[in-house]
Amino acid sequence: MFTGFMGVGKTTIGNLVAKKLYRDFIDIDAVIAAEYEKPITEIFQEIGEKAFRQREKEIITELCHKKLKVISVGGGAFLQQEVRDIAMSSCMVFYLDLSWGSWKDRINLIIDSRPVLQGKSMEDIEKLFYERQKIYSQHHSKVTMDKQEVEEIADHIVDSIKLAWELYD
Ligand SMILES: Nc1ncnc2c1ncn2[C@@H]1O[C@H](COP(=O)(O)OP(=O)(O)O)[C@@H](O)[C@H]1O
Ligand SMILES: O=C(O)C1=C[C@@H](OP(=O)(O)O)[C@@H](O)[C@H](O)C1
Ligand SMILES: [Mg+2]
Repeated sequence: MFTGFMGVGKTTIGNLVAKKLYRDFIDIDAVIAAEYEKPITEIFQEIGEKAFRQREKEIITELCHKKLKVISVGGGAFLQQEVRDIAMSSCMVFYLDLSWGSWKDRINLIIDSRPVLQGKSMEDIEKLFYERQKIYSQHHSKVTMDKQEVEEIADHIVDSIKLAWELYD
């Protein structure tokens, strides 16, 4: 499972790692968007963040137990203690970490599709970025995303998963 702040690349890396391991990829946001037949921004407007978090938790709880899947959660999923607990006990949790300096250059790529960021100043977003770091402290492996291409990062993660499988054999 991949966790970390919005825009760090969880969906991109999760998809790539799943392909490299010949496993199915599940993006929790995509599951929710498919269920409501709407993008996440509209779901937030319609049902509000609280109801979104509830559904997010239910779906993660249901899908976390499925074996042989690669899962990316939204960056707010780990706000919920129950999600952190279930993820840590059922999955191998990778925390994708990116510095604020690199992250802020990516804002234009994501602002339109991330309701949590909309209407906030860069100072507010920076504050949220640092506040959120503590929720990602529960993980099994931390991957630093700065100065690396996605292919390189995905290969590194695939190698560490294969090594963990060998160790558990
Ligand atoms: N390592 C990277 N370098 C540059 N851009 C990236 C990288 N990883 C992801 N992106 C881009 O950043 C945006 C957010 O990526 P995404 O995978 O959706 O992040 P998340 O799921 O963590 O929110 C996308 O436009 C994606 O193409
Ligand atoms: O951090 C958050 O609160 C959110 C992150 C988003 O996912 P990504 O982390 O994939 O952008 C998405 O779940 C929603 O917009 C809320
Ligand atoms: Mg994502």
